[in-house]
Amino acid sequence: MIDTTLPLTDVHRHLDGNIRAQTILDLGRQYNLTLPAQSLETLIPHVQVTENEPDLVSFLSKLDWGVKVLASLDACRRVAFENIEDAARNGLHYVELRFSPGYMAMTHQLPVAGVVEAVIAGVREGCKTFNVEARLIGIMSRTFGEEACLQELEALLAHRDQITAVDLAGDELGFPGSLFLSHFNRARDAGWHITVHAGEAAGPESIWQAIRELGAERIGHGVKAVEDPALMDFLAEQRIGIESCLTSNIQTSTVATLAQHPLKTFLEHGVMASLNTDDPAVQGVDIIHEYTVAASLAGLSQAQIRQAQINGLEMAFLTPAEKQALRDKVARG
Ligand SMILES: O=c1[nH]cnc2c1ncn2[C@@H]1O[C@H](CO)[C@@H](O)[C@H]1O
Ligand SMILES: [Zn+2]
Repeated sequence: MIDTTLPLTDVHRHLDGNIRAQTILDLGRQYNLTLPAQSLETLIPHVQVTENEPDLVSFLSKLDWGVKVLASLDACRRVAFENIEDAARNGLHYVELRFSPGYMAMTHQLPVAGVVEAVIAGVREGCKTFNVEARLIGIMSRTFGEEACLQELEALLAHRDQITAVDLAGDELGFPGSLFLSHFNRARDAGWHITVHAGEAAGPESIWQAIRELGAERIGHGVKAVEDPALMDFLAEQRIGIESCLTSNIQTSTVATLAQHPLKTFLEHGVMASLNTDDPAVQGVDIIHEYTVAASLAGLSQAQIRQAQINGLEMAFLTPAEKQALRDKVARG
């Protein structure tokens, strides 16, 4: 259950993994694009995971239609705005939306910095309209290599004050974190927070690498940490936040069943782990499902679910005063 007296957060949510199927249809029509299906019902299997995928890379291909319809900067602004509307509808008080500007720009060769600007504009407008608090995390999509990531970094740096953190996402096995040392040196110099997808497809060494070499303060997924007792102790002692995404981990075949998911073990071990969605529209779930269905199937007690909710705000890339302001706002009702 969600504790309605506490802020509800989602700190691991891909804006470009949360493009509504209806919007894909609308944009396809608006820009005269050929889609794999013409109705919502027949489009769903192309843009949503309907049964678990064999691995991460197969799962990730389900995000492709969402970005293929981004034929203009206005389309980017629209999906950013709708992301905040979706967050508000799900009762989220605070979201950290992450997006890969190069991935969004790729199909229609949009200017990458222009995409960053359009996302910022859509999110800002959404926050005003729907009374949601949001921060933006820039993603470098490792799947497209070091050079493409450098382009994303430059585009994000052009709007550095509106970006809170950077992340590395995509094909973790094919493109290890060691390829991106210089990217993260520059990101840290820019004063950004750092979170990295690690220990999802690769093992605990990938998490150590993200922390020690890339400067990660938080880890996306981090499921494989459970295989390394020294790492578990380190995560707990250093208060490195683990952004858990239960349903996502099942759909990518990272974890076989929710009952085997390590989130419960993380919480028992005092690791600061939280519940998040990942790619809600692609997964066909939202944060309410993660709290009310997935968390109990993963064996979390009511107290652990509440702890995960507290951790979500605790690990947020906000100042202590900003966190307190959110707690006060929600407590006032
Ligand atoms: O669960 C995930 N693991 C790793 N990378 C992901 C996941 N979901 C989305 N992306 C990646 O994030 C970028 C878009 O925001 C894309 O690179 C997409 O492949
Ligand atoms: Zn993710």
